[in-house]
Amino acid sequence: MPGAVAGVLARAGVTSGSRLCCCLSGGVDSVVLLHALCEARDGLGFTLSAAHVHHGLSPHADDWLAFCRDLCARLGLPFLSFRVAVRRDDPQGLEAAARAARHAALAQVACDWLAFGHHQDDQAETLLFRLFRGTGVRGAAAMAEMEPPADGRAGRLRPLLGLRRARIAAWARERGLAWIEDESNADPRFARNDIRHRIVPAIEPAFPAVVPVLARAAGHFREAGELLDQLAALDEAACGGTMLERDALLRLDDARLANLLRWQARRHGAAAPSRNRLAEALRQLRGTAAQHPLRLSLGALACCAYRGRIWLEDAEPPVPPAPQPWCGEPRLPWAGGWVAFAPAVGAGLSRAMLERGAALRLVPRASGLRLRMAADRPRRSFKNLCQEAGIPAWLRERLPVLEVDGVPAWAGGIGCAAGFACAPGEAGIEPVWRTRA
Ligand SMILES: Nc1ncnc2c1ncn2[C@@H]1O[C@H](COP(=O)(O)OP(=O)(O)OP(=O)(O)O)[C@@H](O)[C@H]1O
Repeated sequence: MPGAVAGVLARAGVTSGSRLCCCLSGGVDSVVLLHALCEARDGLGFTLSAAHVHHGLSPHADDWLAFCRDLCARLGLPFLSFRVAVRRDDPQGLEAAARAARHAALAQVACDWLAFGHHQDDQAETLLFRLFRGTGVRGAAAMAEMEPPADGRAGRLRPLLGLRRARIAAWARERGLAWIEDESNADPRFARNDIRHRIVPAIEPAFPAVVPVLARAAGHFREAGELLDQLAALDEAACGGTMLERDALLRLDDARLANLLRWQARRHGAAAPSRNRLAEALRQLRGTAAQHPLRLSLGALACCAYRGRIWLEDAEPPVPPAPQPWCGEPRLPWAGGWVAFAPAVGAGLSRAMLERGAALRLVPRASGLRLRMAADRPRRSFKNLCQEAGIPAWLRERLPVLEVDGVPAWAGGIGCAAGFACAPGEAGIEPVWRTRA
């Protein structure tokens, strides 16, 4: 057991400087994990602590916390505990709500790796559970043995994932270890328990290796998912990056296009959009004329199409940003996107006019904004200019305006005001507005 655990730690690159925290429920799996980690620590020299989450759901929750604290005191390990509040009527279900609260609490531990006691039977049960609920390839990958640290978040290790539940329990008995039994593990109202106690045992007589076979299948799904991610990254690059070029994107077939949008959604930190919503979005993207702007709901995200680009953004449109001075930076962030200022000749804003200004700043458009686009033409209203330029209502609130000493000189998607426009051959600055970073 400690050998298998040490192997996983070595593969993850755990060294003497690493800080590990064992997520300790007090059940047999995490108690075994804790002991195996103690032994591995003697060899590898990493720092080890343990953390327990008190959900307040079981009448025994205080005893479990006390058990975990005592165990760590006996092993001489630093111990952390968290009390979380879980609503019994949570719409996502009690089990899922407890899990979400637990993971949020454990995420607060200052460490490099959180170690969990999941084993091979958990893996098989997770895969079946997800398949029964119609999961896709990514969900069918179930749990990874290692999820590296990312974005300041601790990594996750599951050092027992290759081992059967019975072997772990046997090891605990041989060592004379004590652990607690969570009565909810026997409650058939939880779908996972039903899979564990009724469904897997019913399959085993016909397929004795069902558990390791399912765990292996999860590994195949994981590989397939990784390949799909690689394909999405290649497709994104071929379509010009995050803001996808419409023509190139729509040349992809539906499955590949949906794969790319799902991948972008995950990278955006959102849940993958549902199959139906994606299918509807693709239908509209393909069925709408290229110049027609679109903003389609994909749940937490919106899929936007405008001027030859297609991109995902938060469904809640960005609030108009506060004015910000422009002091010659090549690019300023703006409402989830940016405004870049590129040197030009005979195009964009006159550099000389800009240099004459004392205060240059990017501002959201003010109500009543009017611009004179040509010297011999009257000033025109913002609404009028937006209509003419085909700027949809959902983009207008975040449209950037460059002001020179309080006078609008340029408006994103519309162009330069006549008094600031560059003459032929003159040095200029061409602002470019991108709606997404
Ligand atoms: N109350 C808890 N406090 C700390 N760690 C816990 C607690 N409950 C579970 N864990 C950790 O999570 C592992 C898996 O526990 P369990 O199988 O009960 O959870 P799960 O809901 O199936 O998994 P997951 O939380 O990863 O979705 C345990 O071995 C342990 O490492």
